[in-house]
Amino acid sequence: MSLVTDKAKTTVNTNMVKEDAQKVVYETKDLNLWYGEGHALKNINLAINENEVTAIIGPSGCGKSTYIKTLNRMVELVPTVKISGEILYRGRNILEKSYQVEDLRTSVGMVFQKPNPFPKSIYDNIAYGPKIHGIRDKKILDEIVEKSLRGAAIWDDVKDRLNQNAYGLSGGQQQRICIARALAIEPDVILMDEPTSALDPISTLKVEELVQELKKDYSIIIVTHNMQQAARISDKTAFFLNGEVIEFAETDKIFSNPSDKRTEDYITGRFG
Ligand SMILES: Nc1ncnc2c1ncn2[C@@H]1O[C@H](COP(=O)(O)OP(=O)(O)OP(=O)(O)O)[C@@H](O)[C@H]1O
Repeated sequence: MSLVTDKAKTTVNTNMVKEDAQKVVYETKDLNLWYGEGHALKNINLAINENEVTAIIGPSGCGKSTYIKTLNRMVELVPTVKISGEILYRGRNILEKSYQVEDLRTSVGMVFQKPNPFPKSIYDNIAYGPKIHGIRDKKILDEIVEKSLRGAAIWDDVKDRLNQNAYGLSGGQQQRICIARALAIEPDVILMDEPTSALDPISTLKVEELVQELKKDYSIIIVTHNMQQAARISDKTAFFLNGEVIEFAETDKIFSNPSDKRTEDYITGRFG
């Protein structure tokens, strides 16, 4: 089955980026979202490719977090939320009633703004997800823990203290534990909501390098306030403003030759 949709092959509106061969992992079509009366997302049309880093940028309150939380349906936890449109994940509309949210959660991992390890050992933080999915064999769990910690570039820091509480690690290390925890379920996509905003510059750099490394195996969507970060690590960038996507393009283009004056004003610091 080809996962490349017709929409992905041709530019159909200003929010779509022309693609030839790359597979689309997520496609949002005319996505609207309201918190009560508040219209937080307006006609979002975006196609997100696999094995790329897609950055979501824009001023505070423009809908970045809301958008990323629609992709794993976490936003539904807010009781006043109403959604219309479609979110196709690997070609299936995840907003359909028949779509099991549990299936989505096994394919889509999420890393949050503040590192949020469980108050458990480093080992148990990583083994938690696989155990929930029924893996009990200690040898297999050991392998998953090592592979995930290596994948998150934190193995060497923690291999001699796997039984210590994850709270004893630095903020940057904790965030990499959270990334390892996301990797342990072998996701297809990793959503990151400002994953470095609570980190110091060195830890930020490590997480940025890691994101670049991870895109070989995963598709990554990252919300960031930090435009330099988006420019450094992403392949595509979507600029959100007041709940709309103003421009979605190759990151180089967004930062060197944006099509929309509002994008230019934002990236040059004239507002936001
Ligand atoms: N749980 C909620 N209930 C009601 N309104 C909400 C809720 N969460 C977000 N909003 C509103 O939706 C809009 C978009 O918020 P969102 O958090 O998605 O923006 P953001 O771009 O991620 O902002 P920031 O960069 O400050 O995190 C804002 O007007 C916000 O006040």
